[in-house]
Amino acid sequence: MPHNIAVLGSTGSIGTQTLDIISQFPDRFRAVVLAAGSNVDMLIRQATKHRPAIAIIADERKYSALKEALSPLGIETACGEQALADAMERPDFDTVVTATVGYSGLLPTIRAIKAGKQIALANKETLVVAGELVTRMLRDSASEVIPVDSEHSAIYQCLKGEDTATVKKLIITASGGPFRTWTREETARVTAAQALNHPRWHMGAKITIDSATMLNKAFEIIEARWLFDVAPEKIEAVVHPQSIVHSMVEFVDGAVKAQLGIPDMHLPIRYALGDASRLPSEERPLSLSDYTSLTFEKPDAEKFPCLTLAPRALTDGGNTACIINAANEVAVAAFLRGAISFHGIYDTITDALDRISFIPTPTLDDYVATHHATIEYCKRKIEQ
Ligand SMILES: NC(=O)C1=CN([C@@H]2O[C@H](COP(=O)(O)OP(=O)(O)OC[C@H]3O[C@@H](n4cnc5c(N)ncnc54)[C@H](OP(=O)(O)O)[C@@H]3O)[C@@H](O)[C@H]2O)C=CC1
Ligand SMILES: CC(=O)[C@@H](O)[C@H](O)COP(=O)(O)O
Ligand SMILES: [Mn+2]
Repeated sequence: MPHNIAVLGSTGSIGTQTLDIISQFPDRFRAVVLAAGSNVDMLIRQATKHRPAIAIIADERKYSALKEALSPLGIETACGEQALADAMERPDFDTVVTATVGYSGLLPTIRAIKAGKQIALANKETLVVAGELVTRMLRDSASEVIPVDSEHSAIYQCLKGEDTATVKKLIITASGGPFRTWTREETARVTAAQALNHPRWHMGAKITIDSATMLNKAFEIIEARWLFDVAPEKIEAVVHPQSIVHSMVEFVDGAVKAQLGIPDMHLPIRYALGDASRLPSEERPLSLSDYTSLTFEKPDAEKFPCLTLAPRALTDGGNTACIINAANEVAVAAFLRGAISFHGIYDTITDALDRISFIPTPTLDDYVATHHATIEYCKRKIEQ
């Protein structure tokens, strides 16, 4: 029996690579739910090829095109963010790949947890926004999360078979992004095109900008804190420009385990879809002799102040990281359209942290309200 899978964000970077894996193992995997934001043409092509039970488009303006194309094929269609979240309760799939971008991943993931689905988690923002709540819900659910984010997949692989009480430190590697060797003064004037030019990974625009500011690494520290239930002071980032060592775990006896591989997301996606098992790969293998050196350096929080937002979010707790995420979503979109500078991204986030009310023990409704209040505040501020 194939493993039935829902792919949320099927038209994106992780979503399309997930469908590659599903195509490579037709006896093992079947795409039952495909969901996208607004790229209706690609969603129609994907549904025509994969024949899911249902295809969902969040953008309601694109619904008639979707329905017209897929109804003759007997494929159910739906639209809107509510329909996408409701689909998480369908009984015809067991695993969901959460590959939408930003806050949009939170509510469908919560519904999937309530429905006891297996979760291949790419959408790190789910744990950034509401990590404490989501991990609490996971404890009372049949759901299990297998990380897709490359660093967290590496740590998950290193921890397999280990006693978590023996973990001394999680060491998350960072490429350093396109501006690793630039001065703070030089990064003041960077363009969106320069920031989108990631040296190692081909990813969606939002995470690529997060890598350039290194907020991606701050998010990954927060993600690791909740995924692995490790105290924040035991999680550190190290810059490794080659992106071959995907992360490491140091144990109390001094041993350090690492997972290595070429920078290609097919591996962590395949590992998560296969329930943490080793399925054969079609990518080129890692050949260490191709690399004259693998280097490591300390991250520079003066050059990349977004790195300071991880300790701030984890020390202050409550809705702090939710505010950071929402402000960043507005700021990244504004930077991409040329409305603010690269440094303006960090400034937008810290301004929102000063202005939006702190809630020490937020409920789900509080997170939702914080997200929308921050989005509104930052949009107004940038438009002024
Ligand atoms: N790309 C990578 O290598 C990695 C990504 N991640 C994480 O994975 C997630 C996805 O990243 P990535 O694939 O790069 O992003 P992309 O921008 O490439 O893709 C985003 C996907 O989400 C869909 N989408 C956007 N908004 C909504 C919405 N409101 N409702 C439903 N679907 C929506 C898009 O649809 P459409 O295009 O049709 O509008 C698209 O399918 C992010 O959280 C990112 O941090 C983590 C590690 C690595
Ligand atoms: C592929 C992946 O997991 C990304 O999150 C990647 O880590 C981004 O690169 P940075 O290390 O530059 O943030
Ligand atoms: Mn990552």
